[in-house]
Amino acid sequence: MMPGREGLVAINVVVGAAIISGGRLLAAQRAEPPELAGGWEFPGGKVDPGESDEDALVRECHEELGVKIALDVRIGADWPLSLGGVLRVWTAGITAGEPRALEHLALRWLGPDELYDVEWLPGDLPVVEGIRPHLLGGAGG
Ligand SMILES: Nc1nc2c([nH]c(=O)n2[C@H]2C[C@H](O)[C@@H](COP(=O)(O)OP(=O)(O)OP(=O)(O)O)O2)c(=O)[nH]1
Repeated sequence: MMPGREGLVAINVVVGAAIISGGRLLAAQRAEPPELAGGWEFPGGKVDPGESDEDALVRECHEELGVKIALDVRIGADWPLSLGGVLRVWTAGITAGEPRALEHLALRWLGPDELYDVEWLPGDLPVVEGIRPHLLGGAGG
């Protein structure tokens, strides 16, 4: 190990997109692993080594949903995940395509009164409230 680097710990960064269209938020239901399957999340995933958070999020949304997105604003800072690591979330709009559940069990568009109608992964719950102000008049809204 390089001198002086002993205290550094690599943080596992997961990025998530709060995709908004027509005043509604896109939620995606996880298919795996078994302990998370059925829970709802923001489309996204782990940032690859050497990749920026933003590039990772655009890449993941293309892989998972088949859409192109443009990021808008960051919601909060680093949201801690119980499994370790942090979740970083941006609002986003769709610039091309129609979302399909290519890797998820299902997709749902949630209006302002439906934000808690799905069972969010525990780490996502505090983030959801921060998205509400962006639903009306926000990205793609
Ligand atoms: N994508 C996403 N993952 C979340 C959210 N909330 C949350 O706790 N997670 C957790 C679930 C997973 O443990 C981890 C993300 O892993 P992932 O499996 O989606 O990452 P990935 O697409 O890069 O897949 P892999 O390379 O590990 O197979 O973060 C969320 O809103 N979106």
